[in-house]
Amino acid sequence: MAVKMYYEQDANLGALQNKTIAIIGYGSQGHAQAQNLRDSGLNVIIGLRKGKSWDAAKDDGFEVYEVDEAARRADVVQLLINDELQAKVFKEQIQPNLKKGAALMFSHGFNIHFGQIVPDEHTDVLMIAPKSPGHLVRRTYVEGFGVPALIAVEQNATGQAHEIGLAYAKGIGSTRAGVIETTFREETETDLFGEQAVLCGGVSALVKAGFETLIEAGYQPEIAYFECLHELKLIVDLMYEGGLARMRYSISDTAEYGDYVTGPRIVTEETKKEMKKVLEEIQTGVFARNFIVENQSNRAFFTATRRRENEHPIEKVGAQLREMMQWIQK
Ligand SMILES: NC(=O)C1=CN([C@@H]2O[C@H](COP(=O)(O)OP(=O)(O)OC[C@H]3O[C@@H](n4cnc5c(N)ncnc54)[C@H](OP(=O)(O)O)[C@@H]3O)[C@@H](O)[C@H]2O)C=CC1
Ligand SMILES: CC[C@](O)(C(C)=O)C(=O)O
Ligand SMILES: [Mg+2]
Ligand SMILES: [Mg+2]
Repeated sequence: MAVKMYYEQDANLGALQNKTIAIIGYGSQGHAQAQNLRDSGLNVIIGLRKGKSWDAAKDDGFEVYEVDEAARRADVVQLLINDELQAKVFKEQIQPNLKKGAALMFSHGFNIHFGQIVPDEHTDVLMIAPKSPGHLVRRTYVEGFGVPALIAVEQNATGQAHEIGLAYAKGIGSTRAGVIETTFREETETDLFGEQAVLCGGVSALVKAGFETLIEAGYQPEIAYFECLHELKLIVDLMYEGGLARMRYSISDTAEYGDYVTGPRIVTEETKKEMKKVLEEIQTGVFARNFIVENQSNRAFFTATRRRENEHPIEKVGAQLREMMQWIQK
């Protein structure tokens, strides 16, 4: 099936022009989407609890309300709080206050796909999922571009859900880059797989294993940091600009030969077999169940692992080296 893509000319901001959009949460995605929508001329309010994000949203000039009040005032509610907190906040503060025919939006399908949130029949349920960390959603918009996004409609109660989604995507800058049609299921399963197996879990494990191999062999940690972590960005930038071929064109023939002979010895058939298991655990809901239970039991594993990972020698040497890299935005 051919992929369905949408660009600037396919989206009409008018679908949101006389509506109030409540962004719930003002973290990585929340601050970026809210500021982009406002700069696109739309009417945005923020729903939060009192605290760090509340103060930040106020400082940025937004009207900020408790979540229930924001939901009451809104025609469109975009839920951008942590996935593991969304179901409780939705049930207690949003669902009882949502207008009939309002649109409930997400940037990740976890809670709808795994049945943690079940909206009323008269609510539009849709997703605009930027394929980028929040801070780049904002930075690229300000630079006059945008990041690609996915659109999915789970429930089209008003008949307007798709139009609202495209207008929202235009408001955050994503129709400048392209918006791909998908489903909640496809976005949820591929997003979880990508971040676990490749982008976050896979890359972190690869970087650490390379770093540890070099320092255990007696090389200086500073050199190991540059070779296994720092240069990764430079290599990934080339892949981003022109795929694997552009990266291989730019590196030396020595590196390219090493890539071909050594890469498959590191990521082996065994690794791919494990990737398939990881995907199956995502598809069957095993990962989702474990994550939900972990959160219900106060995150013992999560907290201990985060602390241990932060103490890894690569983080210590990296912090010292980055102090000298004035070009890195803090
Ligand atoms: N991070 C990213 O770049 C991406 C995230 N997504 C999705 O976007 C959504 C948001 O993730 P992300 O931006 O990372 O979230 P963050 O962790 O960066 O921010 C969460 C925000 O929610 C607020 N919050 C938490 N609990 C409550 C509550 N009970 N009531 C009101 N506000 C609350 C926090 O405020 P406080 O300061 O008070 O804690 C904070 O502003 C998730 O669905 C995620 O999967 C999708 C694509 C990429
Ligand atoms: C890659 C991690 C991500 O899926 C993202 C930035 O897209 C996330 O959940 O933060
Ligand atoms: Mg993602
Ligand atoms: Mg994700």
